[in-house]
Amino acid sequence: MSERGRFITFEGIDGAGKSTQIAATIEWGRSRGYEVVQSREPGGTRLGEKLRELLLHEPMHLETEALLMFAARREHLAQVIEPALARGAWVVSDRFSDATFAYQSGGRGLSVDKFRALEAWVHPDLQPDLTFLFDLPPAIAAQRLASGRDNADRFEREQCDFFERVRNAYLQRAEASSGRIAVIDSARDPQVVCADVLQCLEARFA
Ligand SMILES: Nc1ncnc2c1ncn2[C@@H]1O[C@H](COP(=O)(O)OP(=O)(O)O)[C@@H](O)[C@H]1O
Ligand SMILES: Cc1cn([C@H]2C[C@H](O)[C@@H](COP(=O)(O)OP(=O)(O)O)O2)c(=O)[nH]c1=O
Repeated sequence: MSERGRFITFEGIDGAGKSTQIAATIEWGRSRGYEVVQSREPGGTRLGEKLRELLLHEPMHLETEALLMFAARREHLAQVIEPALARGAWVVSDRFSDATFAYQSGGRGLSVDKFRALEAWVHPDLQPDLTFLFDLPPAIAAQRLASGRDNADRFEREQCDFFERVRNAYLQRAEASSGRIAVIDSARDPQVVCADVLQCLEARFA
């Protein structure tokens, strides 16, 4: 039986630079001969992508939003993450449960206990092996996103104070799980940020 693969997740407020850095991580894994599966949340499966469309654009109750995030995640785990890890592949996901703690608890203000219960239900024995948290002030992230704001989704339309709360919730979670979550200062040049990411991968997995 092949060794279990690694599960790496990317987190941060909208515009933090996750997408820019994911490609380098995938290249790093493939250059070492691993099968690397790229995925995202909400999404990653046929059903998950349909739920993503609703989550990003359809008005809904805050608890419906939270439950649909975990429903999409359940499907993602069953169809993509768990089979890939079991066959020895690496999974690189643009967001996972830390995003729900940050956005739906930190940002929206729902009780963190609800998410602990959902996490214990949906993935009691699985956490990412490594999570990159791209951290930067919301005002800078907003500037970076400014050019593409014409058809902003339900989250991108939120104001700076919402993203401050999301950022703080992410940082609190990183403090509580410092062995798993690497906080990367994302306010620097992309090449400098990328060097940090690669150094972290080398230190953890080489
Ligand atoms: N370190 C950086 N410095 C300046 N601009 C950046 C940096 N990283 C990403 N960007 C730009 O900011 C925007 C948002 O980056 P992106 O990677 O799409 O963020 P995310 O996926 O976290 O929402 C893009 O236009 C991208 O080119
Ligand atoms: C996974 C997840 C995402 N989200 C939000 C964060 C983002 O605003 C949005 C979509 O994430 P993302 O794919 O990072 O957006 P983009 O590609 O436009 O940068 O969903 C939550 O609120 N909770 C969650 O659990």
